Amino acid sequence: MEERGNISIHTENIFPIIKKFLYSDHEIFLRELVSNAVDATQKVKRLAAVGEYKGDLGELKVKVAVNKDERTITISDNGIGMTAEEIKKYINQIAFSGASEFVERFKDASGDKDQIIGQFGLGFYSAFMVADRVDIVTKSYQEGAEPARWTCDGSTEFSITDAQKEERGTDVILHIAPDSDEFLETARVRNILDKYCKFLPVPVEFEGEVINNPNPIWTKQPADLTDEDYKNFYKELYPFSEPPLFWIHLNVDYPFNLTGILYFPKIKNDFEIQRNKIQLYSRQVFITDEVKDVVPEFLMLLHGIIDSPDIPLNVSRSFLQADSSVKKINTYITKKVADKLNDIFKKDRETFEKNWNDINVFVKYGMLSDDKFYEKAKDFLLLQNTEGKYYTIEEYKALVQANQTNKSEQLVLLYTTDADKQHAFIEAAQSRSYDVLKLDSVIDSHFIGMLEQKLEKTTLKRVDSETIDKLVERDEAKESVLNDKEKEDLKTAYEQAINNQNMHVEVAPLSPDDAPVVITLPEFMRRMKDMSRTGGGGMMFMGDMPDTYNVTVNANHPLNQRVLNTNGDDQSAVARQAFDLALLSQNMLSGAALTTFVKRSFELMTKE
Ligand SMILES: Nc1ncnc2c1ncn2[C@@H]1O[C@H](COP(=O)(O)OP(=O)(O)OP(=O)(O)O)[C@@H](O)[C@H]1O
Repeated sequence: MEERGNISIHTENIFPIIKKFLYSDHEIFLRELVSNAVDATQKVKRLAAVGEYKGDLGELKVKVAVNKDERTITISDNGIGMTAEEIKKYINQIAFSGASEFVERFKDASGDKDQIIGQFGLGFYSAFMVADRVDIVTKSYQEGAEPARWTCDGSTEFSITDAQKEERGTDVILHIAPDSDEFLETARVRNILDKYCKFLPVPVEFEGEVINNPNPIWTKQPADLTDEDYKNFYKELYPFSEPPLFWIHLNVDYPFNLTGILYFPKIKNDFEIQRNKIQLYSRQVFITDEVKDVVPEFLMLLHGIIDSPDIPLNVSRSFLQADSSVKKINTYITKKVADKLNDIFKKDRETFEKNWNDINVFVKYGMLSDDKFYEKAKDFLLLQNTEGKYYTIEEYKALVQANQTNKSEQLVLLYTTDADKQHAFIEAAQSRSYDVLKLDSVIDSHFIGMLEQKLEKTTLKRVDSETIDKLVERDEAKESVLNDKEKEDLKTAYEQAINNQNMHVEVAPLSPDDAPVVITLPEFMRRMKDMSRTGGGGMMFMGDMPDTYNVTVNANHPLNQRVLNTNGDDQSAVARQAFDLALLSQNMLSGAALTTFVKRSFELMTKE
């Protein structure tokens, strides 16, 4: 038998167009052909299961072989095979019409062209991206079927002839084109197989070795798996990472089909947050590690695998975002993650607290970016105070309510971003039995703003943003031992001694036990500057402004009596000394200022 024919498609010579389109992603031909081979073996298995195929199934597998001398790559399977008629139907019509449809749809697309490439399975036709001739030698599973050979050089002409083939199945032989020599290198082929075929459900053999794990754990039932299984799989995926904190096994059939495992990685530091660590599969075929539109943004910090045949891969990004199953998948994953965290929190709070440092960024990020997640997470979000104790929001409110409600009925939550630097202020707060929270991760400046918005009648203040009396303002007015004239003199004395426009001096009656001079950076100013630094809120110009501090001089401190009672240089030296000590307690004194301070200290000590 020899038959020649023309493949009826609308566009003549689609090959050069496709080749151009898929320029950067030629390697996917192997994914497509190996997937077809896997499909063929699964089909014959199904036929056997329903009694349609009565022969011996044998050991179902796919083989990939490179012959450098003959310049071929052969993909063989012992699957369902094809008759000559089926070749005409499936290859000539379906495969080629799929390819021409692709060209029709995307030849004018400009913007998102690159994004669809690599995700769009061109199927069998993708072979012509690397081959200038393709042969198919195949024998159908059907009893008495004659083997057939199909040959085509990528043009619209093909030929079908008789062939020799004993075993059921299909060999696809690619005659590699001169510009695709790289695919004749076994290392390159192994690499591609490793990337796309690692978890295909049927053994794939290359150079005498099975290169895949056909039964990855996400396809199994959670009840059949141990913690070790999950940890080992993580190691298989990310050989160089530290063990994960915990994981979630995703498994849903309706209204969409999705399986997978998401891991919470151990984050070493805030700067090492890694994205693109979730791999997207479709029926165990690797598709991409760009899951941006499938997984909510904040969950991109997780690692692992999602396998869903319901994610449309042949559409553009913007379409994907609007796709209803993608939206449902998003919601489902968010809910599962929140439920899992809640579960650990409820069942094992100790573990939850132990891991809080690693997961807090991720939980806060989620709360900031997704209202639904916020609603769930607000019950297990933990706040840590300077003593290292953890509280939920409700627990914390109950703890501080009595002592930290101000005269306008606002609950004031105090926090520190650096317990070491702000030690003097923390100590002052503790002396009033105030509690201080530690909010020191990169995300906390945004998180603080969100808490204020969500929690009613609640303000957050950094512990060094005001003098202790003003942090939680009460009605009781403090008596000052100085009269107005003395206060004015004291203010002038300090202003002259400090001599810096960015230091706003003010005299206030604090307790005699409080420090004589306190330097604070107002909460509002600091937040504006933080925002401009992180690029939000249109406050860019503020980033360049110098910090403006409030210098509060304690009218009731005995040292300030002494400042008032001295004159000239002596007065200036004592005031400056008190101011420098305030700077020093906040780690703000350095360089020449520090040297001057040390010299002055010795002089003052010598004088006494
Ligand atoms: N190794 C094979 N064994 C048996 N049939 C095959 C084989 N490869 C391809 N086919 C047949 O050719 C058809 C067309 O293949 P092609 O890869 O172009 O499209 P597809 O697999 O249907 O879809 P996709 O675009 O997702 O790959 C297949 O549906 C299948 O019937």
